Amino acid sequence: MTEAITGLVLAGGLGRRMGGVDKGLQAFRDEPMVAHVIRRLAPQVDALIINANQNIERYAAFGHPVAPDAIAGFAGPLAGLHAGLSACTTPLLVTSPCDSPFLPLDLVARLHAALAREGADLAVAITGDQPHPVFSLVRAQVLPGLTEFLEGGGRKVDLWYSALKVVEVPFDDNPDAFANINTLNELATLAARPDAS
Ligand SMILES: Nc1nc2c(ncn2[C@@H]2O[C@H](COP(=O)(O)OP(=O)(O)OP(=O)(O)O)[C@@H](O)[C@H]2O)c(=O)[nH]1
Ligand SMILES: [Mg+2]
Repeated sequence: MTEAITGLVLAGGLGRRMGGVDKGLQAFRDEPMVAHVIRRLAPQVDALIINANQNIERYAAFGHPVAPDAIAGFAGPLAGLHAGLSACTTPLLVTSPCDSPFLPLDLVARLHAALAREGADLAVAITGDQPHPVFSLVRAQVLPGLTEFLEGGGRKVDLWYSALKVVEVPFDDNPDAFANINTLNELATLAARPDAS
């Protein structure tokens, strides 16, 4: 039997570049951005969790458990991963940010194949030489190490990776899938992009 995988939608940030809005709930082509992410990620996983720190009830209305950060102070995406792993009951967890509405439909299959092949702790998507650490598949057993790292004041993903066996998984055939929306301008431009599906 293959190992079960939980999907974690990272929606716990402050959205400062968008003017301090809750990015996941911003409308993109008539739907909140997070709805696009859920629609593309849910079929790839066995369970879903949403990490959010504001508007918890609005996120809960999507029908999945909502896990707020346990590490205080908006400590970044790793705090979201920590919250997700703490709530996760499967041996594997895969993350996607709430603001990438075109995430690959084969994201999980490709990350999982590489993780299994390499016996890695974490598989991360890359395009060109750019890693996308918010698109990662991790073994749930990394949680104690991550907790220790965060409690010791660690915040940088690269530094945390140095303690893990990491495999990078190229998606150079589909780089547009990782388009990430940080500003209202990007929200409008990408919504109107004719090639984006
Ligand atoms: N749980 C949690 N998630 C975060 C935090 N900061 C960022 N994220 C998430 O990490 C992903 C990438 O972050 P950014 O694109 O920088 O989003 P952001 O921090 O909300 O936006 P900016 O304030 O403009 O940087 C997004 O999915 C965010 O929701 C945080 O402090 N806690
Ligand atoms: Mg940020």
